[in-house]
Amino acid sequence: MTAGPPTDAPSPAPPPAPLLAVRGVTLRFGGLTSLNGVDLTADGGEILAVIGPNGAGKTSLFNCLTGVYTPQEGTIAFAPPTAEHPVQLVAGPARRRRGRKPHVVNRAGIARTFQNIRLFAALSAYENVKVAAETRQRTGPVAAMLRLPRARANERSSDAATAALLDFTGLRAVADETASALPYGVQRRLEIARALATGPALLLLDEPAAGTNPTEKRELERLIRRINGELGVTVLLIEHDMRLVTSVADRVTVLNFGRVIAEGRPAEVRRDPAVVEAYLGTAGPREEP
Ligand SMILES: Nc1ncnc2c1ncn2[C@@H]1O[C@H](COP(=O)(O)OP(=O)(O)OP(=O)(O)O)[C@@H](O)[C@H]1O
Repeated sequence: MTAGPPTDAPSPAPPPAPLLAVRGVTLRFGGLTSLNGVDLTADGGEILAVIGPNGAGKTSLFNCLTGVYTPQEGTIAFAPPTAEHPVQLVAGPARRRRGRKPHVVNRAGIARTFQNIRLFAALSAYENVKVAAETRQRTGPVAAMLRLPRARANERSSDAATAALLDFTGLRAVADETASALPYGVQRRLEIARALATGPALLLLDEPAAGTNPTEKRELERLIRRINGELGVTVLLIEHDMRLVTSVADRVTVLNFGRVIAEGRPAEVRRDPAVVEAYLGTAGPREEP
């Protein structure tokens, strides 16, 4: 007879669920497979980068994470520290697949920025951030119209959050400027401030350095580190600029033709023969000034 574990010994606690667990995600558009069995794990507190040549499936992956697309296969689970159980963002058998809507994903704690900036062009920087901060409030429209005490308190709290985020992202001086009038790199930072205003545990940045100049890139690097270090937000970024990726990312996942072809620390990934091969005929993973 084999002895079982002593009954009075506490059973070891199960390892904590990763913040984000993407398993076997496949996304097809008709005959085109944009993502093919993609696995990706993000632990709380990490900065992860997703790189790959054009058309590799990077933005498709973000769109699956944020409820824009529901992949035909695979699961996506998100376990923010505040949730008792992981939130199944995508789950269910093939014929009854369920994907959460973008606003539900955002409420669960995932915020994103876009490859092509999508600010409210006619609103000021302040208003852009405040609109996002207000999505965290739970007051209904009637309470807001009647200016009930709860609605007034929420308004004050949104104003305070907006001011704090504009300070954090170095945008206080341009708070009253119209978003469309701001320089490109400043607009990119404003998009990040707006995403942070929704209070995410996971921030997805889609090519945050695209179109920025070297000074703006350095500021962006610092900002990403502070978002991670000071706010405790896990960051997943798509980026072509390998200098920025190497400087900020703890780990890198490389996609090519919708498949994960390499995963590891930035320096290891750059030397990986599959990665070098994937970038053959292109300028390679770019390193910009
Ligand atoms: N809505 C869609 N309908 C049809 N095909 C799509 C759609 N979205 C993406 N694709 C295709 O899926 C593939 C992956 O595209 P995706 O935009 O995810 O790549 P990417 O790695 O983000 O590229 P880039 O670096 O150029 O932004 C491409 O072949 C693209 O044409």
